Amino acid sequence: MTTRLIVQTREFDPVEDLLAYAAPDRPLAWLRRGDGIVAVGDGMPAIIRVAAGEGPLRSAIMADAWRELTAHADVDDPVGLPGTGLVGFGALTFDEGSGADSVLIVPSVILGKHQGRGWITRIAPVGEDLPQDQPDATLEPNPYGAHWAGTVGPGAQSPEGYQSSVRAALQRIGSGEIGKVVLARDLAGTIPAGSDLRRLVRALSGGYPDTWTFAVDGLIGASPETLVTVQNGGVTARVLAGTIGRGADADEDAAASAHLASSTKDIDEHEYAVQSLLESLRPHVRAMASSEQPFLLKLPNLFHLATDVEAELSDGGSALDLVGALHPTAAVAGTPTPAAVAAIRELEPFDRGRYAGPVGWIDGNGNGEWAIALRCAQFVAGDDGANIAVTAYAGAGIVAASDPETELLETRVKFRPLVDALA
Ligand SMILES: C=C(O[C@H]1C=CC=C(C(=O)O)[C@@H]1O)C(=O)O
Repeated sequence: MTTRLIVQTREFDPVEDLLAYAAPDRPLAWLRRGDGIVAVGDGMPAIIRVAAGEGPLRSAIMADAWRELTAHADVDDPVGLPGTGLVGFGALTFDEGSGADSVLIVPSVILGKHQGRGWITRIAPVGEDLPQDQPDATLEPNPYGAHWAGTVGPGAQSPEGYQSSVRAALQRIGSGEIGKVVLARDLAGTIPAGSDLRRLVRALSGGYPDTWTFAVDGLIGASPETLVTVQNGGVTARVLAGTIGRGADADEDAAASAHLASSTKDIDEHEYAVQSLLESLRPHVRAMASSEQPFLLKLPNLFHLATDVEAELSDGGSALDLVGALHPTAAVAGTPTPAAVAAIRELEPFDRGRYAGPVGWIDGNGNGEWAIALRCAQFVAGDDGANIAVTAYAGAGIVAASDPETELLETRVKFRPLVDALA
C-alpha cells in the first residue's frame, strides 16, 4: 500500500549547530561548512529499504519508490529551496551483490540551513498529527553526551594482504584484463555502547570543512567527492582520483603537491575516473563542461587531483536516477567497470557494504546531493548494551605504474580523519 505523507516546511531562524538537534545514537545528517540538513529526533514516517539481492535494480527500485511517495505526498512548502519539502536521506551499497541493504529514510522533522536561511520541515502520515501538533512536541537541542573513544585494528584485509592484492591487480593490469582497479582495505573495532555519534560527525565536519559530512543509518564519514548534485535542472559533480599525503612543513607540502601535479601515474588514474563519469553522464545531460586539467584539492591530510563537471539535465531524471546511471565510477571501481568490479570481488576479502556507494539526499522535486561514501565507517549497535561495532574502509586506485607499498601508505593517510576522530 502506498504511504501518503503530509509535509509542511516553514522559514525558521537559522540554527547555529544543526547537529545539536539530531539523535545522539542514530544521527541523520548532511553537512558542509555548517550548512545542510539534519533530522531532529528519530521519528521516521517512511523508509524505503531495498533488501540485499535486488541486484543492479536497487537504485531504480529506490528512484521509483521515491517518485511514488512524492506523487502521493501533500506538500505545503512556501520556502521552495533544494532540500525543503519532502526529503529522504539515502545510502546505497557499492556492489549490487552486497549482503547489506540500501535505504532511503524520511524523518519526521528536518532542520535545514543554507546561506543564512533556515527552515523546518515536519512530515507525518496522512491522518496523523504533524509533529508540532503532537501533545509532547518540543524542539530542544540535545546536549552532547560524554566524550568517548574507540579502538580499531586490522579487519579482514591485513596490510600485507592488501599489498598482495595490489600485486595481483597489477598482474591483471599487465595482462590487459583491466586498466585500473580501486582496491580497499578495512579496519574493524568497537566503540562503547551508548556513545553519542554526533561527536564524530561534528569532529569530521569541523576538521574537514571542504568535505560533505554524512550520517545515514550508521554510515558516518566525510567525503571529498560528490557523485552528482542536481539543483533545479543544473547538474554538477566533483571527480577525484590521484592522491598524495601532505608534507610535514611548507617546503615538503609544496614538493608533494608539485609531485602530484606532474605524476603521470596519478594523471592516468585521474583520467580514468573523469572519462567514466563523462561517459555515463552524457546521455542524461546537455552543455556538459569540465576543465581540461585537474586542479589540486587540498585537504588537511592530503592532496587530490580533482575535476569539476557541470551540465544541464536533459531527460528530466531525478538525482536518484543519475545516481543509478553514474555509480560506480572509476574513482571507486575501475575501468572497464564490469572487469574491475569482478576483480574487486575476488581481491578484497570483505563485503564493502555501503562504503564507496552513493550517500546523500533527494527532495520531492528530484533535487539532491549525493557523495561517494569515502573516508567513512559503518556503525552497528550491539545487542543488549554490547559495544557498537565499527568497520572503516579506505582504498586506492591501482594503475600499471602503482607500487604496492605506496598504495598501502595512501590508504593509511585516507584512514586518518576517521581514526583520529575515533581516538
Ligand atoms: C577509494 C578512495 O578514494 C578514491 C577517491 C579519491 C582518490 C582516490 C585515489 O587517489 O586512489 C580514490 O580513487 C577512498 O578514499 O577510499
